[in-house]
Amino acid sequence: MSNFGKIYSQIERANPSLIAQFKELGVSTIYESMVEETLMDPSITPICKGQIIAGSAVTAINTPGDNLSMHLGLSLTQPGDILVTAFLGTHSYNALWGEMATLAGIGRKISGVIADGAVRDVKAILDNQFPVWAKSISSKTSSVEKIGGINVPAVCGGVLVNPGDIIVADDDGAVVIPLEQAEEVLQKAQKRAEREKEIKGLLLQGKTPYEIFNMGIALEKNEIPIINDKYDSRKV
Ligand SMILES: O=C([O-])CC(=O)C(=O)O
Ligand SMILES: [Mg+2]
Repeated sequence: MSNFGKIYSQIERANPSLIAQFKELGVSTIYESMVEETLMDPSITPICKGQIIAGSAVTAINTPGDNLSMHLGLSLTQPGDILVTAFLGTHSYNALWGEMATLAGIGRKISGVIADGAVRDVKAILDNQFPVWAKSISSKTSSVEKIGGINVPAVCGGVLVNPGDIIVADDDGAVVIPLEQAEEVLQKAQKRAEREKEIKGLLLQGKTPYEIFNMGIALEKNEIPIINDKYDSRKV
């Protein structure tokens, strides 16, 4: 059964404490703890650097050249949500987000926006330090006539986003945590963050990851010698 043109007003949201705990961890730590590969492709980058957001995905699939789905999706968000907005099929350069949408996003207290497409009014986004991740910047306008789908499964940054999935985004990119895997991923990611906290002191004392993680084993295994001498082109 096709989801094309379907509009669902409700999503299942993760427990706010679960979302808050994900926000304490960086995207790379979460990504390393994933059950499946659900990291968005690196073309999705933040407009404002230095921010981290986490929230439940409200999905809006737009038809090429049109952003009515984004506008309706934004109207269906609740505080803390992340609007995930993408195009059906090929990405077009018609802006999926801009100043008006930013001001409405602030008014609705959403956590941010991930756009698999272009955004515009960048100065207003920067002035407001509103968390927007996007594929490109383009001033090209969009029509507001058609619906691709709201709160149905969407592809954003090359990965599947189901409505209600947890999204975490920072300067490293954006990752999707399927709701049913959230507890397991969180536990693994927190363990990893704890381990990294322990070794940070050692790194600052001058130990390297090569030493701490015993990476020399790879040299031994591959019988690669370290030559205890200087490189000398006359001897080569
Ligand atoms: O027209 C749009 O949908 C995008 C935009 O420029 C705005 O939100 O200000
Ligand atoms: Mg505008």
